[in-house]
Formats: sequence, structure tokens, C-alpha cells
Amino acid sequence: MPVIQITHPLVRHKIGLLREAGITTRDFRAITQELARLLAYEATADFPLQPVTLQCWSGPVQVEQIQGRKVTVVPILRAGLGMLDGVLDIVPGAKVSVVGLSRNHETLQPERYFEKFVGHLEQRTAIIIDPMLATAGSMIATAQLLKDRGCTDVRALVLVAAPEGVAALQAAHPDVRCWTAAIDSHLDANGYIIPGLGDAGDKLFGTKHDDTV
Ligand SMILES: O=P(O)(O)OC[C@H]1O[C@H](OP(=O)(O)OP(=O)(O)O)[C@H](O)[C@@H]1O
Ligand SMILES: O=c1cc[nH]c(=O)[nH]1
Ligand SMILES: [Mg+2]
Repeated sequence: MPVIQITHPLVRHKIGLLREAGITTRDFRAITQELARLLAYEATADFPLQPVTLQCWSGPVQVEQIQGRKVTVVPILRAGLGMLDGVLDIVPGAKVSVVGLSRNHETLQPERYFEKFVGHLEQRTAIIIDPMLATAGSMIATAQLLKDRGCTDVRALVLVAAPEGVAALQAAHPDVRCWTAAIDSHLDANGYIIPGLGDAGDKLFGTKHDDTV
């Protein structure tokens, strides 16, 4: 199953808190980072361990360490940035690649405006982060960018997924595993997840749809 819904009580509790209409920007940010940590913990559960001998206070001891695992975390701008610190708390040695995508409000298609990838993607596990998997257009495009650059282990973390996005991601990238805190009911006519969170980017950055520069 490429999209895995986390059922841990902490995750279920925290995603519920995020749904409250009047949530402050500060609380939305803090809980998003907490959820990102918990999702990253799940998504790294298969990282292989190797035995290493080190000097303990009582003499040599064999311990287990994750070694030789190169990771790049890939936030999709903007909203993915809201999960970045939480994931880096769990995978502190990871390098960060950034993809800037903005979903066109009329067509719902992602429009790319930035990309900066770290090197040696063919040797890395990529963990894409974005709070929302709606139509999955943004996630599918980002996974393709990584694969086009040689990455063979692409994973994704999202907070809320729509069933439409789950199906689309599975069809486009059956090898990409995606961990989510919730799979919601459906997309509305504007491509928003119901019940969802609203616009996650706006909630993280404190902007509104009609803000102008
Ligand atoms: O699954 P999709 O249908 O592609 O929709 C999901 C995308 O839409 C949102 O970003 P948005 O384009 O609003 O950009 P933002 O993060 O700058 O607000 C969200 O953070 C995802 O990237
Ligand atoms: O529900 C949605 C869909 C796309 N982007 C969001 O921020 N929220
Ligand atoms: Mg947005």
C-alpha cells in the first residue's frame, strides 16, 4: 500500500487539533512540526542497522548504528517548509533539496518556480514533505523530478491526503511510499480537501488568499 495512514494516538490527537478553525498561526506551526517528527519516525523504520564496536565506560561494547544512509529531505514550497525542522530533528544529517511549486487556482495544475537539488540523488533516500496531498499533482511532479535525476528511493510525508490524491499518486508512482496522518473524505469543487485543514500554506505563513504585495 503506497499510502500509509498512521494510526498512532498521538498522531490522531494532533491532526485533530490542527483542524480547529480558529487555530493560531503559532499553534498551527508548532503542531505541524510535531506531526512531521512523528511521520519521519515512521518513514525511517526500515533504515538498516549495522553493528559497531565502541568503547563504553565498562569496556568495548557492540552497538547498532545507521550507517551509510544518505538522505535528502525535499520540502515543496511553501507549505512543506512548515515540516522541515521536525523532519530534520529526526534525520539531522540529511541534506535539503527544495522544489517550488504553486498550484494554479483555476487549473489545479502545479506550476514550477524553483528547484535546487543536492548532488548524488542516485545514492539517496528522498523524503518529500508537504502537508497536503489533494489532487497529488504537486507530489507526482516532485517525485518525477527526483526520479529524472536518478533517485530510486522516493518517500513522502503529508499531514492530510484526499482519496483522489491517494489514487492518483498510486497510479503515477506505485513505488513511492507516502505516510499520512489522515485520509479525508473528498476534494471540493476548488480542489480543497474536505474536511481538511484549509490552505496549509496560508495557515503556516499567516497570509490570506487575497493578500497582495
Ligand atoms: O495535491 P495538489 O492538488 O497538487 O495540492 C497540494 C498542493 O497545494 C498546496 O500548495 P500551494 O500550491 O497552495 O502552494 P503554497 O504552499 O505556496 O501555499 C499544498 O501545500 C500542496 O503543495
Ligand atoms: O485542501 C488543500 C488543498 C491544497 N492545498 C491546501 O493548502 N489545502
Ligand atoms: Mg497554499
